[in-house]
Amino acid sequence: MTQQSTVFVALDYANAEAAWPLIEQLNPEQCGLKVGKELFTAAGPEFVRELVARDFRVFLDLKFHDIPTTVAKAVRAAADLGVWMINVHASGGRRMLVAARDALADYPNPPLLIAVTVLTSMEASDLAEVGVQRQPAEQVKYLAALAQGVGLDGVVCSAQEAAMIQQECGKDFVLVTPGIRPAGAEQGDQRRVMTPEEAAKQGIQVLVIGRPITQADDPAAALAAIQASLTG
Ligand SMILES: O=c1ccn([C@@H]2O[C@H](COP(=O)(O)O)[C@@H](O)[C@H]2O)c(=O)[nH]1
Repeated sequence: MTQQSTVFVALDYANAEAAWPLIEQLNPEQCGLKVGKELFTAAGPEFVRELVARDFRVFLDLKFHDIPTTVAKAVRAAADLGVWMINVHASGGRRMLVAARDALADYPNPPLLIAVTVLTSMEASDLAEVGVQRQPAEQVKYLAALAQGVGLDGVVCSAQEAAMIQQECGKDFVLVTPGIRPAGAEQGDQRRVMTPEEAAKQGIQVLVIGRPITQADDPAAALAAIQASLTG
């Protein structure tokens, strides 16, 4: 059976005050919230704790990428906030991924630990410029195998790679896909994109959607329309 997709709204706002009007209109049973670098840097851990206290599943998207010891400590600090999911960059390497995994070993209810493969804003020419000659899909497959081998729960990739990763890693491996764009929406800096309807048909567990919601005239209505399209 195809898994149901949950929309996580990327709260890419400058500060908590800017984010609250949308959050106040959301139901924690219907969507999750993603807090990324901009909002976390501005609003801090207290803001995240408040979202958790309101029963939202929070994806703390800080994409840790550092030496193993530093990442392990950051992972524990993030887990202590009670969030539902955290992430690290797979390209930090095996020892970093193992350190991140081991950092959560003694948590009774650890957050999901996910590895970023190839950012959805990147295409082949971007990879080549940083010395990676593989096509994005090949590099995603390579890094997903590394992450799964280490025992992580899933990966961030684009929806375009979902079917391939499901085949390689199985359907229980959690896929988190940004780069979701309703038909006609601006692509912006994203390069590997897919519509919410197509992504949901593939049984992707987490659809991350930011600007098509947050920059709409009525963000709550934009989210509702996207969610209706997933089941339609
Ligand atoms: O590969 C990645 C990893 C993370 N993101 C994050 O997702 C959202 C996408 O926002 P949109 O406005 O829908 O483009 C954003 O917070 C990114 O930091 C990603 O896009 N790609």
